[in-house]
Amino acid sequence: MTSAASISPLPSVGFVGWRGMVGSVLMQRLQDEGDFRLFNPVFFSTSNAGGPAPSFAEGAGKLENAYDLETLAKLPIIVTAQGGAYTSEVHPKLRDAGWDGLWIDAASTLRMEPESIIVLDPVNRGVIDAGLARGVKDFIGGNCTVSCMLMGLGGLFRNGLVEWGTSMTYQAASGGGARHMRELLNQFGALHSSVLTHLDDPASAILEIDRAVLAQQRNPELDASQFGVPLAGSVIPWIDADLGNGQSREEWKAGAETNKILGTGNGGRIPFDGLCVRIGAMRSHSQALTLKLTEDLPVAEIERLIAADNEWVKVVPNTKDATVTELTPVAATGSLEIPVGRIRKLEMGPEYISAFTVGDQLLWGAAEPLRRMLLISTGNL
Ligand SMILES: NC(=O)C1=CN([C@@H]2O[C@H](COP(=O)(O)OP(=O)(O)OC[C@H]3O[C@@H](n4cnc5c(N)ncnc54)[C@H](OP(=O)(O)O)[C@@H]3O)[C@@H](O)[C@H]2O)C=CC1
Ligand SMILES: N[C@@H](CC(=O)OP(=O)(O)O)C(=O)O
Repeated sequence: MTSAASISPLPSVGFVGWRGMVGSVLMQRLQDEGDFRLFNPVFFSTSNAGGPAPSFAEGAGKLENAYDLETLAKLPIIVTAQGGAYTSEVHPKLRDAGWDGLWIDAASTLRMEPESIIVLDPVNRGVIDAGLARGVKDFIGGNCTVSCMLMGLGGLFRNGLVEWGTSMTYQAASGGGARHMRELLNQFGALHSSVLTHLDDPASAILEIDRAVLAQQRNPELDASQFGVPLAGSVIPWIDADLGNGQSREEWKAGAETNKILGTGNGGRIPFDGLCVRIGAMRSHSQALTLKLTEDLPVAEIERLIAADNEWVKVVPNTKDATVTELTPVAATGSLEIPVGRIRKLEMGPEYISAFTVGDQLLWGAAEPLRRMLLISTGNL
């Protein structure tokens, strides 16, 4: 049996939040890549301490109590996808008690702390390595939209070619969590059921179908408890908290986190802002970008720089056929590939370009940067 106290040449790694949506994707990636051979996993639970640890990690024993500071403090590395409330409750207590292990976290709570690093190693490996060397202990996954955008457009940002940018997002239901995904599907189902007989009759009037759908969307009985308003057949142009200045917290993160990941510092800050919109996709976020470049580059050179930045980005030719088949949430979901397309010069001038990118927000948007940070911190990447 492996427990926090057992002796082994491999580092022990505590996993909290492993059965949630982000945690499950992380566990799947660790299994797919055979990473569990690299450390001794110790699984924690906030709800089932003493229960059996997951069967995919051989001999992992029983679940430890995720609030037991003594057990947590024995571990050199803790990876959590449990959520911000857990981080706020446990992280300060562990640090106050003198724990100096590595904390790798999916939640946004610690992202903008001066002593934390937002991890996205294909983009900021240098920042991560320098942080490890100077003793930084908190490594936090970035906002899903920001991480997916930088994985796609890193080639322009990292070459100092972006003067400013704006993103208009199309964010999937999964960004809200598992219950939001279920609610979206139930809403689609309720809308469909309300017009089933009309749909079966090819002669039925489309405006009558439309009226019935709208009546169902406005029906107070339609379950919209997660999103607050219907999402199926609609969009919600506000994500996360209202900052009171007209901006949503999700929109604020775009500028704040992009610059922190890139390590632009005060002098080199890249203005980055836009509108964040929830749409009825399942788990891949899309975004339309307008970038003002620092110079007038040919489109072919822009595409080359984007494609050369990392092994996951894929430039999609700016044609109708390629776009509709390769540049959608349906095409991107379940893959680490980040397609980027619709790259063209805009009428505003030769330095203004458009781009559209899509990414699985549970992979590069959440689990994958954490998995890779765990490998980096254990000397395996
Ligand atoms: N959702 C997203 O797209 C993204 C989320 N994040 C961050 O990751 C963190 C976790 O998010 P997410 O994975 O969506 O959270 P979930 O709600 O899916 O899971 C969080 C915890 O809820 C508990 N839980 C209770 N009931 C269930 C159930 N039926 N099935 C599974 N788990 C259950 C589990 O804890 P226990 O086992 O202890 O009971 C689990 O670890 C948040 O901080 C979020 O901000 C970051 C990027 C993207
Ligand atoms: N806010 C994101 C999901 C998320 O969890 O983001 P963050 O990790 O920044 O709180 C969305 O709704 O799509």
